[in-house]
Amino acid sequence: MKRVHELSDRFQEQIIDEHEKNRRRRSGDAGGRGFAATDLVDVLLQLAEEGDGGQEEPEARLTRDGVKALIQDIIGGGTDTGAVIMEWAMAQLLRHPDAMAAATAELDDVVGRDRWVTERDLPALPYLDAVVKETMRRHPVAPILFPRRVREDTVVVGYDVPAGARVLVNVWAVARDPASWPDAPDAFRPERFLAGGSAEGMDVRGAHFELLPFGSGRRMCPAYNLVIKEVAATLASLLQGFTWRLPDGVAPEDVSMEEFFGLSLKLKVPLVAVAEARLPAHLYAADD
Ligand code: HEM
Repeated sequence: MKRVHELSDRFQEQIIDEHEKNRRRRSGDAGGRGFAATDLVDVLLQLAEEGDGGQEEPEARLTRDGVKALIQDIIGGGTDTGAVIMEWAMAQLLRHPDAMAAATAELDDVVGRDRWVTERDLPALPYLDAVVKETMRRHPVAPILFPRRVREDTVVVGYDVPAGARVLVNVWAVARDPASWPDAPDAFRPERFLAGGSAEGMDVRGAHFELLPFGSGRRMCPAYNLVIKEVAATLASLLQGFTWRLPDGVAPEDVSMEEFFGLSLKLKVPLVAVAEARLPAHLYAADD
């Protein structure tokens, strides 16, 4: 653990050094007229420098260690979460050919096959949105939210919770609780989120406590807006661009849904699928 920490610390120092060098060079090029931040690390370093002016409370000041902690948070939070949720979505769609067909048909109707789907098409793709929500419900990447400490004695649904208690919220269990999800909570049914479905209007942005894949409140995932679009846009491209099938001899019900709980909740057995192009060949040519 100590060695991993040293390695990651060295990596973060290197990122900060590179940015500082670039900063000095670019502000020199601008003849001292200031420096335009081009990425998040630039912004954090700028905030740390401004904090040095001494106007802020010492504990609110961003230090070099604080910048490193934020970089670590973003790398930690953003590294495999998107890939994990994509793998769950594809596994569920391959297990449920009707859902795969419905999502693909929606893409064909709304976008067609003469161009790639883009982020701008997403609001017109309710079934795809429902697939993303249903995947996040069944497979929350972080099944237990970050621990909370209770600030004052309180009572929650008849249970006394004393001040100072550490509370863990199991969003995995909440999202399968038959009391909130009467319509087959263990089944993969994107339709429940569509107009007229039992979960119509329910969202994943922390306002509906039955479904909290990004947590809720001040410590909820700061990247949720980015992630929802990223997952939907990537899934849309995969479904529009390719026909997916399981390897020969593998039936939908053979796809293992066994979970592995490490830093995130992943598929225990990696998904293997076969892709065949379904759009005109020129659309796959790389843009220069
Ligand atoms: C499928 C994708 C993702 C899911 C499901 C997810 C989910 C979560 C959850 C449940 C939390 C804890 C919230 C709480 O306890 O209330 C969290 C925290 C966090 N996430 Fe994400 N996340 C995802 C992707 C990302 C990405 C891409 C980034 C960064 C680019 C990110 C950055 C963070 C950070 C920095 C925190 C800590 C926030 C804090 O402590 O205040 N996450 N995320």
